[in-house]
Amino acid sequence: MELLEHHVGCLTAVLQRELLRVFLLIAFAYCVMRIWRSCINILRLKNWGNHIPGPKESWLRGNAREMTDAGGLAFFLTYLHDRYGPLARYWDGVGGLCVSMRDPAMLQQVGVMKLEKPADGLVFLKGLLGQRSIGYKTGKEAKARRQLWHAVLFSRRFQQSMLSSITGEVQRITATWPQKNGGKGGEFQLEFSEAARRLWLQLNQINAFGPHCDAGGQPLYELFTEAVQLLQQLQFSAVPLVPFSPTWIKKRRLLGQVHRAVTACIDAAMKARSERHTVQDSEMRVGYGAGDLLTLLLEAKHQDGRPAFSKQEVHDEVLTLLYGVYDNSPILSHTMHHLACNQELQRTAQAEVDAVWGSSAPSTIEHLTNLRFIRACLEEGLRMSAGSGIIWRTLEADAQAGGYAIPRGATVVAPVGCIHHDPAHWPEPQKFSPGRFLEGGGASFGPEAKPLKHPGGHPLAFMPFGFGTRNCLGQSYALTIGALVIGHILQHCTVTLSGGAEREIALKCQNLSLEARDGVHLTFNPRHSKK
Ligand code: HEM
Repeated sequence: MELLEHHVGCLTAVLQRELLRVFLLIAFAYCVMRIWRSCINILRLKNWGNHIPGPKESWLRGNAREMTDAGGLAFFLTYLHDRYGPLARYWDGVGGLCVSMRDPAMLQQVGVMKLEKPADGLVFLKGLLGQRSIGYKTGKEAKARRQLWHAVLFSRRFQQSMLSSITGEVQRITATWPQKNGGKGGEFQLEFSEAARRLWLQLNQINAFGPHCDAGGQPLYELFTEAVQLLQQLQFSAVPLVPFSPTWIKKRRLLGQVHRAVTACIDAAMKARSERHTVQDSEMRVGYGAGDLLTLLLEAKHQDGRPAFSKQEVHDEVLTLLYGVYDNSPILSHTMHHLACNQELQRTAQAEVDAVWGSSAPSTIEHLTNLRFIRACLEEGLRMSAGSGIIWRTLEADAQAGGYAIPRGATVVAPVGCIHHDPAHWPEPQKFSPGRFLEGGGASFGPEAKPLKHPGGHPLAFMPFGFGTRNCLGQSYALTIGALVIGHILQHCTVTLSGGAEREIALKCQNLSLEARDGVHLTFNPRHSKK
């Protein structure tokens, strides 16, 4: 018996050793195969990419130095196209072939409208944005998720709740501007880009969570902004992040705080939902239990009645939403700047608000959608300077564009700023002209004005919100909030450039979007001729 046990013991030990050996061998072979495939892929991209016009690159860092010298990716793309024509390539690190196309027709040739896979642009947000969010999903799953999002964002309940909760908030916040800036009921001056950023983030946080969300006394959007900024710094830092270093600890602490705060908001919303019927109707108009996005996501259902999102998915979606609105407040500040420079256009916008709202605050969603001239001003502001600087897609099959072969796996880049300033689509591109977005060149305003289907004469000539299957889910919502804020300001004030402020906004690249380098300095005069 003992002998048998001894033999079984030996056999087991031998088996374990052999199994471990086989396992290690397979793991080793897998790693070698992965490295081999990556090398082959890099060589293939290098081989194809070198036929496309573009600057010389360094083997390890690609064209990173040129990007830094240009002041950021958006500016680098302008240089690239000025120098190498409408189709040009650059390298993002080792073998990261990026092919930028300034001509919308070329983007169509490679079928960008159907390309779904975003490039790795959001990798630096790993740990902050949840892996289950819409931003990372593709295929059927992404389609179903987008439909749910649309149902939530376009629901009457969300729109009505948004209108009632944020109209009051816009009134409250804008009423504090004169006191903070030396004007007591009269004229006052304001650096508007920072004021607009705070207002935009506050309003979007209310729409996302209702009014009661904070992270231990600090508004969640501030904490989130701090976390994104740290991750950005780390992304461009030359020194790798050392585990347990002070920055590493700071990163962990910040990300932990954000996740805990979001979880706390979700828990509070879930608790409020379960107590819903005990809450008075008047208390439900704003906040949890009303139509904020968080509540609607928690309540969303599949057709068969199953909850559409798990708690973790709601968590991830809410973070994507916070990122979606994080750095696009220039839609407000740049549009206001252009209206301050163009008094005649501002008078048309004021006439529109007076006609659509009269002297009261907007009370129906049509009061916002009917501000067609102001919406055209917001779109023109996005075209000129406030839009995202760049959009990427990964090419899933070999393709041809502009006479060049582009290999599968390459990143197709849409240089949004360059396309928005191409005189072939936008005559006098430096001129602020909202009429470009309306039939008849903007001769009418209000409900009579008709938006053009393809401003710039091509479906891809205007793309501040991206394109195709992955375009921005919040575009209509962003324009609605933009119209509410600009409408409210113009209903009460006439805005001019502050003395000494430049007519041209000097831009700087901030993350993927463009911001005013020296701020937007405006003077606000109360309107006495209001109806
Ligand atoms: C002026 C305001 C905004 C601008 C300029 C903007 C711009 C963009 C752009 C350029 C993209 C990438 C599209 C693409 O790759 O084709 C995007 C995606 C997205 N945006 Fe916005 N956005 C704005 C406001 C918002 C708002 C208010 C929300 C929230 C409701 C939002 C939610 C999203 C989401 C969820 C995505 C990811 C969609 C996906 O990957 O399928 N955005 N946005």
